[in-house]
Amino acid sequence: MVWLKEEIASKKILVVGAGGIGCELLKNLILAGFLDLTVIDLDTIDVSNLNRQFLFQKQHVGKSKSLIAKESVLKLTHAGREVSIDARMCSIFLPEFSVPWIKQFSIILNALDNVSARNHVNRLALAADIPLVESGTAGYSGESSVIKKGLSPCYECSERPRNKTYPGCTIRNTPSEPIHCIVWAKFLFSQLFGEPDDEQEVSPDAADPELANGEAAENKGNIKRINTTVWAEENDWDPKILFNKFFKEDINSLLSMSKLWEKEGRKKPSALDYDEIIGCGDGHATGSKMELRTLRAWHKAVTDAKTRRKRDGHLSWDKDDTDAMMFVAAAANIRCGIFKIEQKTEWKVKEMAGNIIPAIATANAVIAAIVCLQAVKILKNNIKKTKEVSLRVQPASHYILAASTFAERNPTCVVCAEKPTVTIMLDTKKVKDISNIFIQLKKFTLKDLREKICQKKLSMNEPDVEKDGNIILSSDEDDLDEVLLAKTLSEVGVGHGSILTAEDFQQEFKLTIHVEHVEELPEVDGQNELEFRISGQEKAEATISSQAEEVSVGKKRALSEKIGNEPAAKVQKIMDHLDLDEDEIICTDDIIC
Ligand SMILES: Nc1ncnc2c1ncn2[C@@H]1O[C@H](COP(=O)(O)OP(=O)(O)OP(=O)(O)O)[C@@H](O)[C@H]1O
Ligand SMILES: [Zn+2]
Repeated sequence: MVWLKEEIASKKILVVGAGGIGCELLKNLILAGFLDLTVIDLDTIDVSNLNRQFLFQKQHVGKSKSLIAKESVLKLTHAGREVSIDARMCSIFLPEFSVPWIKQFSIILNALDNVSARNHVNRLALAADIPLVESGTAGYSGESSVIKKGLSPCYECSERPRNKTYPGCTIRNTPSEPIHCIVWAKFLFSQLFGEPDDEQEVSPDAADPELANGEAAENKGNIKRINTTVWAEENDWDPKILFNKFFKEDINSLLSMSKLWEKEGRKKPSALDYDEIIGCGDGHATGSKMELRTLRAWHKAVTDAKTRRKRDGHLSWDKDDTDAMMFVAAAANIRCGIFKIEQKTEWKVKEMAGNIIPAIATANAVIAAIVCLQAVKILKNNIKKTKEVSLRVQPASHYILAASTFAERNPTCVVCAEKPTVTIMLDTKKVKDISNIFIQLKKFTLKDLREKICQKKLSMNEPDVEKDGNIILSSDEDDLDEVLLAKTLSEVGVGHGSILTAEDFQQEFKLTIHVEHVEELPEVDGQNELEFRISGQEKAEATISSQAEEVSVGKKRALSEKIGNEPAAKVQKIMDHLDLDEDEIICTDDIIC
């Protein structure tokens, strides 16, 4: 195996991310004999990383993850070994990380924590035709797979869950679970103290499809249209004025939309009044203990956030920002009370608002080990034999590794199909503006095409869009002026039947977009709030858990083995639980050899 040692020592490896998996991985790579690594991470070390990112210690808090990871890993190398680690503190999205730059590497190893960056690296790796090892963990679960152009599905062949979203009218009009109030409170924080975002409206939605024909129109005459951000600033973020607007006037508006409250089992909200809770200055508070407590929390949270907003400018919501969290907890709990929904502790609100799944060091270590083994297997020219590996914990803390050979590629994948194509259905002339209390008619602009379709939905970084050989949207910043971006699609000649070519030069990614003009989009889940729908992007569902499920329960391609030496009865119990047959059990060598 001397040749393999030489292969390992001579190949350049790119590691993207130096967090939970990244730290473990860098350590593994160095100990396995890799000598030429590049590591990119944009972040600094947080105290909360120290429980599982063992290359970092207390004195490193606030310093660059990639640079400290390099420093710590170099201490593990044997004397006399010439190890080169190029550590960069920046985002993989930077234009310098182009396809030609990526081509210098033999393998790319992702150790990221977000879908956008993973999509971006997926495209770079496909365009450069370099094998990519993808990995991720969520609590005790994890997975790793190898992506190779033409051979395996790409990362975007299957749907990856982005943050769960909720229908706007549930959030704005008819919350029924704590999470609905928490999402509303996060939106409210952004509306009051952050950059205004018209997709994060909080006021009652008169365009709710549940409202009967005339009701929304009747209501719109009665409710003054307000830009929440400007209004809050004009009122100097007065906690009492804000309270009465969001928890009294808006709730009364909702109550006036009588159709909403006819649905069986739905509880009507009850509006609150600031003075009534706190007592009108005569010391006789009339609110319940709970109302008084949440109102005081609201008062403090608004005052603290206001001070920050005045000092630092627009704030952005962050689960680790105490002021932001206290605001969200207070606002969410007041709204829960109004809608008779169970209130949550501040800690629980933080967990739900921040979408926090505890990160487990062991899961990261197992997955990082698999990633390293996948890399070795690729260098052994055994890429076709690499497996998709899932890690799960099943009853009573037994770790299960399930592995399967490459799944089928998705022929309609927007990224790795022969000719990536999508159809976009939208009203090219006018669409319903769901962002305001009026049912307004708004045009779909080039800015929407750039930000909502090309960047958000199609994961492009700097898109150029052409129609009939003419550029209608350029990635060049000098060409991106507000006047051009405000033009509607019809103004630049895009209508029913138009064929556009969208291209991202950094990703070397090109996509054909067919435009279909529709006046009314088909409903999904009884909701019709979308401004556009993209088809031709049908993806297989894949989440960490559902993928694991597919491996074990689904087709007979699943192979697994329990780690450790548990008695046969226990193994059988696990197999039963996972619905695995005996012929689906193999030894871990099958995963790694
Ligand atoms: N675009 C990007 N470019 C480079 N590195 C990135 C990019 N996006 C995310 N990362 C890095 O990927 C790493 C992922 O690691 P991990 O999932 O352990 O997250 P974390 O931020 O360290 O922990 P947590 O989110 O649990 O607090 C992070 O260090 C993060 O900075
Ligand atoms: Zn694909």
